[in-house]
Order: sequence, then structure tokens, then C-alpha cells
Amino acid sequence: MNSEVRLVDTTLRDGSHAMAHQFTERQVRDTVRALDDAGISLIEVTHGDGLGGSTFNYGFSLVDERDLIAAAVDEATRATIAVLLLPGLGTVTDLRAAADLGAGAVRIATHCTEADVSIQHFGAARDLGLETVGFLMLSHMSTPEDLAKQGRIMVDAGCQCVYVVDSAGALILEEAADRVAALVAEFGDEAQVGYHGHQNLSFGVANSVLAHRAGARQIDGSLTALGAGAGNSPTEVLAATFDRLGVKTGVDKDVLMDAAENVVKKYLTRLPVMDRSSIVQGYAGVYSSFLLHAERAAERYGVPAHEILYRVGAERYVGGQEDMIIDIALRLREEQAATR
Ligand SMILES: CC[C@H](O)CC(=O)C(=O)O
Ligand SMILES: [Mn+2]
Repeated sequence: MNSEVRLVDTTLRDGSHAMAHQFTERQVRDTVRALDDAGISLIEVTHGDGLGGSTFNYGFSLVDERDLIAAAVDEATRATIAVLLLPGLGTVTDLRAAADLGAGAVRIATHCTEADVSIQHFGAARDLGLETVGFLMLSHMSTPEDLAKQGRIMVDAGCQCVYVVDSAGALILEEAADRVAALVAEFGDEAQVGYHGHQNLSFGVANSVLAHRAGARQIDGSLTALGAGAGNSPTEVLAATFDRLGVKTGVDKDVLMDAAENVVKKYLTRLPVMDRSSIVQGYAGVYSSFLLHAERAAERYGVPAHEILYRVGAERYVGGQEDMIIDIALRLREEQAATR
């Protein structure tokens, strides 16, 4: 087992979902400075749904993400700023703009069975000299073998590290480790493997430890767990846990704990929790970023959010199908009215 791991922080990207994309430039600057001080080497800053995500369907950003990326680049003294890109929502033009602003890495995310849509984006990213990472989202929907085949498509396209992304917080222990192990076996020394967890069933940190033991070299976290659904594996907990296990992260856990307490907790509008809706997301395998969309639909149409999320899981809806949440809420409302 390798005794080192790189902790990557996504407070300012996955946390954007929990903040309903309302990050201010001040919040971004303060968070980047704290993470940079702690020694985090890769900090992701983008709309929750990636470049170009500020839309009616996904939710408008308070501040243009290009301004937030520029502020992050300005604030970081050692860390590289990464952006997220979902092909089809973000374009190569958006990627060039982010690189011009000083972003040094891109994480390109596709549904776990659709890595082929990322090929041209990886090519463009390598041409721009960016560090490249691939995100296989909703990884619980694929077998380890199929996931490895999809990862291979990304690596052949120029990806340097492919992540098993547990978007729904649905993976439990060896389900996460087996997926990581399959990718590690497929790539050998050609590319690294990463793990991105969500806490819906509370396995984010435990899965991250097992992912590292299975060969993952990069692990995601968010300060205070700020992220979609019940949030991500808390970066400060990952740092303390790996420290206890004797795995070097190169970060200062106490500075991270301070950042969680004194920076992020001061501005967050909603502390991620394992409540009924987010537990259902993990149980039923629902994209974590659907949580706020389901809560809004529940409020608007007078139906329970967790019922919406159970249906979303049963229908196996994936990222980009946010509008189907409204469809389900309307159907539930009709069913309710029929039983009265
Ligand atoms: C919408 C992109 C998504 O939030 C990426 C991610 O972090 C995940 O799938 O968990
Ligand atoms: Mn996520």
C-alpha cells in the first residue's frame, strides 16, 4: 500500500450545490486562502454543475464563475485551481477561457457509461497544458469491470487520473474498493485513480480509506462536508483520519479544522445532514445534486421530497434530467388527489 495520498478539495464546487450556487467572491477568496495555507494542492472552483452550469435548469450563480475562478487563482499561492466540466453543458471554449484565467487543471465528468463524450475535451485540455482528471459519475450504476472499460476510454483520450465518483453516496465499503481496484488494475502505471464520496449513507470517509488501500492516489473532500446531498467526505476529517493511519497527505489537519470552523461554518447557509431525503438518495441511488431540486418541487407541488427521490431512483434518472423531478412531483400530486 502506498503511504501517501493527495487530498483534493471541492468545497467551492460541490459545495456550490449546497449553497444554491450563491458563493460570493469574498467567500471564495477566504476559503482558497485557508485551503492553500493548509497545504491542499488542488482546489476545485466552479458552478456545482461545472463550467456553463449557471442556467435556468441547474440554477443561476450569484457571481459569474469566471470572476470566482479568477479570484481563486489570485488568492492561491501554492495550490492549483481546478475547474469541473460536463461535456455538453461546458464547452471547449469555456475550458479555454478558464485556462486563460489561470486554472491549471480540469476535471471532466460524464455519466459512468458515457466516457466517450469526453474524448475531445481531454484532447483540448492536454493541448492547453492542463492537468487532467476524469469523473465517472454515479459509479454505483456500473460494475467494476464496466467502469474500468470506461476509465480506459478516458485514459486513452489523455486523462491522468480517473475518479470513481459516488455521486449518490450509494456505495458501501467493498463496493467502493472493488471499483477502485478494477480501475487500478486496468491502468497500472498509465494513470492514477481517485475517489469522490458523498455522505448520504455516511460512508464517505470509510470508503475513502478503503479506496486508498485499493490503490486510489487522489481523494476528494469538502470542508464541513459542504456538498450536494448529505455532503462530501469532510476534508478535515480525511486529513485527521489519514494522519492517524500514518498516510501522508502533506496537509495540516489543524489548519483545515480551523478553516472548517472559522471560514466555511461562518458563511454556509445549510450544514449538510443525513436527513430523510439524503438517506433516501443514498439508498435509492439518486444523484446528490438533485436534493435541492426535489425539495423545491416538494414545496411547490405539496408532495414529500423523499417520495420524489424514491421515484427518481426507481426511474434511474441521471445528471441532466433535473426536469424529470418536476414531472415526478406532478404525477405524485395527481396520485395524491385521486386517493382523496
Ligand atoms: C453535477 C456534477 C456533479 O455534482 C459532480 C459530482 O460531484 C458528483 O457526481 O458527485
Ligand atoms: Mn459530488
